[in-house]
Amino acid sequence: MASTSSSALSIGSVASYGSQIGLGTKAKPFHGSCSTPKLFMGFSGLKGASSVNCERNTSFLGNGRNAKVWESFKPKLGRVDLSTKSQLHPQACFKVAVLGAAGGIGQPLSLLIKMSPLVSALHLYDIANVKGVAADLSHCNTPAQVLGFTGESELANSLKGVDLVVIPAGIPRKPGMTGDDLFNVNASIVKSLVEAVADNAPDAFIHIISNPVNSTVPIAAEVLKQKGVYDPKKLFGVTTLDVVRANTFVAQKKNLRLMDVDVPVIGGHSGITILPLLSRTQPLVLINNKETEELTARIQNAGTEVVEAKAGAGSATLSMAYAAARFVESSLRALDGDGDVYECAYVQSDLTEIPFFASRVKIGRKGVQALMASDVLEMSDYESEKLAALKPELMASIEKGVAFVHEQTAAASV
Ligand SMILES: NC(=O)C1=CN([C@@H]2O[C@H](COP(=O)(O)OP(=O)(O)OC[C@H]3O[C@@H](n4cnc5c(N)ncnc54)[C@H](O)[C@@H]3O)[C@@H](O)[C@H]2O)C=CC1
Ligand SMILES: O=C([O-])CC(=O)C(=O)O
Repeated sequence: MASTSSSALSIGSVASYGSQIGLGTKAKPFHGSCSTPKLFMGFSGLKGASSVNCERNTSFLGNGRNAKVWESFKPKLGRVDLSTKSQLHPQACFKVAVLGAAGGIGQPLSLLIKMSPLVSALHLYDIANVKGVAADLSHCNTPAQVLGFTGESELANSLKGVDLVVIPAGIPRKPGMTGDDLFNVNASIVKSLVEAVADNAPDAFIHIISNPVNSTVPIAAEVLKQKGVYDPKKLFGVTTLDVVRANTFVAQKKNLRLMDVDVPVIGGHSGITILPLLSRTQPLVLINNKETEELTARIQNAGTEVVEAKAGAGSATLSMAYAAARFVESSLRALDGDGDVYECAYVQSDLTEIPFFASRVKIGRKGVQALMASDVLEMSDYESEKLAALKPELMASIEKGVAFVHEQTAAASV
């Protein structure tokens, strides 16, 4: 889905984020706005070093986004001239850390974040090979100052003062593996990295990319709870790639302009837990039953499509970096005070009985502001059936993640 203005989406009912929000939160006073103009959306970092030309083609969403979305910004713009050379000067002021920055996702993701005019400092952490990546990236003439941190002894420093932490650390799939096959290795990696985030950047937004996301996000939540700093509003499983894929595949199938298409994707991030809400595609388009089944299957298997095409060389990295960078940019805009930021993400949720669930969320300065209840209330019969079918698997993945942390804690105390 588009990270976009509420006025341009038929969001439907918006659930408030539930009474559990804020437990244990150490509120950090917001340090002021980057003065980013509200219309400034996303990926214009190439222009960021000097000035940002407020053209339509500056977004992650492509050349211009939905015309209706763009129109919806106009009232906010006042006298700003959209059509010509409005030179705006967003001031880079956010610090971002990427943990696993030397990897297949980490490197292109770091490049895309380096291109953001909202980022003043980019901290790259990995257990190996990161100094070269940092040296290389640091030569790009965009505002973010790049620093590399290698190995556990430098992890704490990589996290000091950061506003947002992205975690793509961990092993990827090879053909024949399921996401769950990654659990044994990646669960420990995510646990140890989130412990460090809890100790050194307890107020930061945390974006978890490492698979299996359905389990690694609950693992992160348990770790943060144990550390007494869990704020469910600030912990996100990154499911943006499912939305990016759904938008691409639907646009191709229905011969629509890519920039116009917006498909919410809910549930979780693996196999049948990925549920694209094709009936809620924007713009309104008739997708028949056969097309719905084919598109749903392709979106659910898209990760495997890439794993098989790469034939042992890993899983999606470039599209993932693109998707994660979009989610980072949306989050930074929200941190900067943009009141119209919506993305799909896998978060603590009360929309269903499943405690972690991906849906559209409104993101604000303090994290998740609201969950889009319409995503589970206004579904087609096909989608309702698929939702019922995914719940047991998603619940089992969550319970596995929670149990892992508890077992580790018990083992450590023996
Ligand atoms: N959420 C999503 O939509 C997607 C998630 N993924 C997942 O992202 C993860 C990373 O994938 P790739 O970048 O392709 O793998 P990769 O193997 O290319 O890179 C992983 C990086 O993590 C680093 N690393 C390992 N342990 C670490 C630790 N303890 N601390 C810091 N860094 C550590 C490695 O040194 C390596 O540089 C995988 O788990 C993969 O399944 C992949 C695609 C989509
Ligand atoms: O499927 C995988 O292993 C990687 C992934 O999460 C994706 O591509 O969506």
